[in-house]
Amino acid sequence: EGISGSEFTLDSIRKALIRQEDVIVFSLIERARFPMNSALYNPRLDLVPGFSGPLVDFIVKETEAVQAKAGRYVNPEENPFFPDNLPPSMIPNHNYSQVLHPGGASININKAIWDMYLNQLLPLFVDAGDDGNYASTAASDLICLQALSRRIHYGKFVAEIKFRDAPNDYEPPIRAKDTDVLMKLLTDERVEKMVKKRVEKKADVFGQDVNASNNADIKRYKVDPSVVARLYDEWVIPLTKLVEVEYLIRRLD
Ligand SMILES: C=C(O[C@@H]1C=C(C(=O)O)C=C[C@H]1O)C(=O)O
Repeated sequence: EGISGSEFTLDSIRKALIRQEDVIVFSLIERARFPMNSALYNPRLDLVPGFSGPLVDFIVKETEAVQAKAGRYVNPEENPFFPDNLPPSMIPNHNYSQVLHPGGASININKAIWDMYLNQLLPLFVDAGDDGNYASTAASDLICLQALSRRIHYGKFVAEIKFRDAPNDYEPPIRAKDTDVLMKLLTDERVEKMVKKRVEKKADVFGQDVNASNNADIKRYKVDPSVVARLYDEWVIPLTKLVEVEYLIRRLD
């Protein structure tokens, strides 16, 4: 994974997206070990003295602060969920290859990803209930959120390579700020179909209970494969394409 100048092709970017599917499926499987634990997300409980907001906000903010100090957000592939007041990196800067247009740095749709994950996706694949393991559950949520965020914001790299491969096609709708035409240009329905099929299959393979005996005729999934297909169909692919459009519209600034 990671983007280096010589490896920057649509093919290599798509390979990175395929690899990230594994991370997303496994992170959901890990989160499914815990029940809903809704107290974690309750904005009125004030579980941490001196911090107002849900416990999950506290854990994610503090974790992001540590990771920011260690240079996480210097990487153009990473976007924080709480970008305000993040501490600067304290370590010597790694020289990330700067393939993106500078305007791309300002695109961060993590608020939409956060809302989708907590309000729509979580209830689809975790059991109801409360086992009190809030810190572990939140750590698990953050792994899911970061994996989804990285995948969706990869749309910046996808858009950059599509622009470079066909600048004459993209320049007129960019200048006209025609987002509908841009959306049509960047869409590849054949690829989308394959992505959805593949992630459903991955959830099937990675998430089934493995039995030593070979008469396991009833399949029990840790995360329902149809939920993963729906996650991609309704949210991951549309949000990736939204990032692509947002990136392209700024590409000639
Ligand atoms: C990411 C791409 O752009 C679009 C989004 C896709 C996705 O999110 O999986 C797939 C195909 C395209 O419609 C791509 O072309 O690979």
